Amino acid sequence: MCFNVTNPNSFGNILKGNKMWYPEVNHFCKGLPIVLVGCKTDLRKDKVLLRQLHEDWLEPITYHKVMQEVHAVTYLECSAKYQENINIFTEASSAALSVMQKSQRKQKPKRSCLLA
Ligand SMILES: Nc1nc2c(ncn2[C@@H]2O[C@H](COP(=O)(O)OP(=O)(O)OP(=O)(O)O)[C@@H](O)[C@H]2O)c(=O)[nH]1
Repeated sequence: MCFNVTNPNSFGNILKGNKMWYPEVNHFCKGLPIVLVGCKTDLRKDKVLLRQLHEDWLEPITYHKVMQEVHAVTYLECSAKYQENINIFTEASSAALSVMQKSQRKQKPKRSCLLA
């Protein structure tokens, strides 16, 4: 799951998801690794964007706020523009693939139907 650290609506959707669908996903897919990624970290220093946010009494989402408000997730941050920490997407994909492969190995082979 990703959100934009300078977009409070984007973070709001993560908070809603954390309460609404995460318990259900966790119930049906126990052990599914959830990795939360805060994107566009470079924009935390963008003066124009900061001014726009301040006009609406808002500010960028800090690392600390995410850790306080979103529980039970691995949280990482990156900036695609400056290629900072972007290897997290490769790591997240590998984690997801490994869980999928494990669950496929557990599934019984399907019986095929014979027509005579
Ligand atoms: N400054 C900055 N811009 C970025 C970064 N990643 C993507 N963008 C720019 O953000 C714009 C929208 O990018 P998308 O990745 O499509 O983002 P989105 O999820 O559709 O939109 P947001 O909700 O704004 O994040 C494009 O112009 C990208 O070039 C980043 O790390 N830093």
